[in-house]
Amino acid sequence: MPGFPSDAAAMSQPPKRPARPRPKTAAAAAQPRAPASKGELHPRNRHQGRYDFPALIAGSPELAQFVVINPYGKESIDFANPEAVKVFNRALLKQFYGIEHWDIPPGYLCPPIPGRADYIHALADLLATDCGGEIPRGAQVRVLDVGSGANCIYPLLGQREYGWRFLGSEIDATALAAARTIVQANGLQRAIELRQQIDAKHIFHGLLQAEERFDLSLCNPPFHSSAEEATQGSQRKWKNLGKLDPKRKLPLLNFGGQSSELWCEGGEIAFIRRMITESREVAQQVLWFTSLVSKGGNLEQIERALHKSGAAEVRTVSMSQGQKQSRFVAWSFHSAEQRAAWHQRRGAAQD
Ligand SMILES: C[S@@+](CC[C@H](N)C(=O)[O-])C[C@H]1O[C@@H](n2cnc3c(N)ncnc32)[C@H](O)[C@@H]1O
Repeated sequence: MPGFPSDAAAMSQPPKRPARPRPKTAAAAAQPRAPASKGELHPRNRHQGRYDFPALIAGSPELAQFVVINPYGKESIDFANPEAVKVFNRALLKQFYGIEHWDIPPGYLCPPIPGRADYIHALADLLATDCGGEIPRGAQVRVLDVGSGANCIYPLLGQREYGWRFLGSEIDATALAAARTIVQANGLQRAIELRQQIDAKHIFHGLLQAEERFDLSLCNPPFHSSAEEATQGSQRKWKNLGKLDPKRKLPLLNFGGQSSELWCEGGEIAFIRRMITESREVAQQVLWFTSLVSKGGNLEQIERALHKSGAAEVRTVSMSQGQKQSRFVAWSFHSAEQRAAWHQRRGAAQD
């Protein structure tokens, strides 16, 4: 949803370069110091450094009304304002990815683009490990996005960065309709297909046709275990954000229409465990299964489940976007030789 706090918190930090020494002027001394960045974006991520607001506004004039000067004296937007975050995302997608039309219904998850792009680039690296270091590109590479949301962000970024063809699954009919509108408005119907998962208890089961093959599956799972936990977690994050500016008003939170985006019974552990179990059913149809794990503390249990699953290979990949540390797990039921052969077959079919 727009300005979802954890996403917004991440969004307010990642584009910053590591803190540079400040000139010792009186004005500089009066300004709070920007927090030092803990990590860097992926080297191919287009969002290195600070956002260039004049350039963004030149491409998307509607952004101008939302630009504010933050407590560090820099141009920014109010990440507590859902409309501002939405318009900002629209401007980024237009400037960096040539996405001309992008909108989400009120209350739906508004993704921090740099962090989402990092997962896509790290996935490209994962595929490259089976292809002698070369990233497989083009529409022959097929990717499944589990829970593509109303924003359709991963298919948009993956298609624009690497030309991959996507199938996005979704249980929420409103989200699905919004994502379809984005795809159609940008003329991406051949590159991005969206399909409803009718049974919310299932992930792959009942979704795929027997003849379909995917090089990758990716997922940003609903991570809370109840609507209350989602609300509390969000309020805590907003309060932390609020520390930057005590006068900032916190947004009203309403999980009514889109709660499935943020929580599911058992939280992300249950969701990912179900994904692992069901992945065995479609083990021969998907080369690499992957999922983000939002809570580092959940990793041990998830890795244990993966090692029991019979997967031929299990990996955990760390990513960091500014202050935010994230990670994904990846597993494959194919050996390294089988994966290399899979890519060779696809390459031969392409020639
Ligand atoms: C955290 S949101 C991620 C949305 C988007 N991919 C993003 O990263 O911004 C999780 C999404 O998964 C969807 N979802 C939940 N259970 C699902 C299931 N069993 N199959 C497919 N999608 C599901 C939710 O409706 C929601 O849109």
